Amino acid sequence: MDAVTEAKRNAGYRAADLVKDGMIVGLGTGSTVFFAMERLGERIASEGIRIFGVPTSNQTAMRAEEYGIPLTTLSLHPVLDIAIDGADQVTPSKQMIKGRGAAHLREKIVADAAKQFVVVIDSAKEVSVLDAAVPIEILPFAYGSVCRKLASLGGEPVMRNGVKKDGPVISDNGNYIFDCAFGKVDDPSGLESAINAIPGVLENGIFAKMTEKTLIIVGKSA
Ligand SMILES: O=C[C@H](O)[C@H](O)[C@H](O)COP(=O)(O)O
Repeated sequence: MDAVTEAKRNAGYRAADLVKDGMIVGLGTGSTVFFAMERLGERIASEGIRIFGVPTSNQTAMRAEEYGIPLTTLSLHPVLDIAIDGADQVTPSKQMIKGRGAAHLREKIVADAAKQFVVVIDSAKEVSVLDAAVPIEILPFAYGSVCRKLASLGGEPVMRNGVKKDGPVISDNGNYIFDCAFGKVDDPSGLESAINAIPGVLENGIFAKMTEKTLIIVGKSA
């Protein structure tokens, strides 16, 4: 296992060890949180902890089945004890960009519903200022007018295309994903609000409004 993968596993396992018997757990999407889920599966089998997960993507729901993590829904459990997720960039003030895997719409809903938001990363994700392109989920009907407004905010929206599929990536919710570069983001919370105020935007990947309940775990490699 290479050093980055080892760091991701270390972060994921440490997050999974924060979960207590009886908790309802938001399950994020991505390679780092899958290590947390692997460990949760082990703890269910070895310690007999009884937990339920709320998945943020179809891929996470499938992984949960594989690891033996029982699932529930946000309708049955609108308040979660903890949510565990990865991120693409994280600042020292715990603001972040997410959405490399196009799951940020459900990820933000689940994180918002959780009492504690635990973010698992390797040190390559730590930055002083956010500057990655911001993933934005857009209703297909509205993408033309949304892109015009994103440009007026200073962004450069680029449609995310499939890898083994021609044309746009379609999210788990049936929408388009655009990656929108804004350069250095000096006011993440303001930009998060401004993007979401455009009619037709479902959600963007800046997470800047839940820093108080956020715990960042940076994984270590041996
Ligand atoms: O949509 C995907 C998510 O926001 C992921 O949590 C994020 O991209 C981090 O993924 P990974 O842990 O694979 O780097």
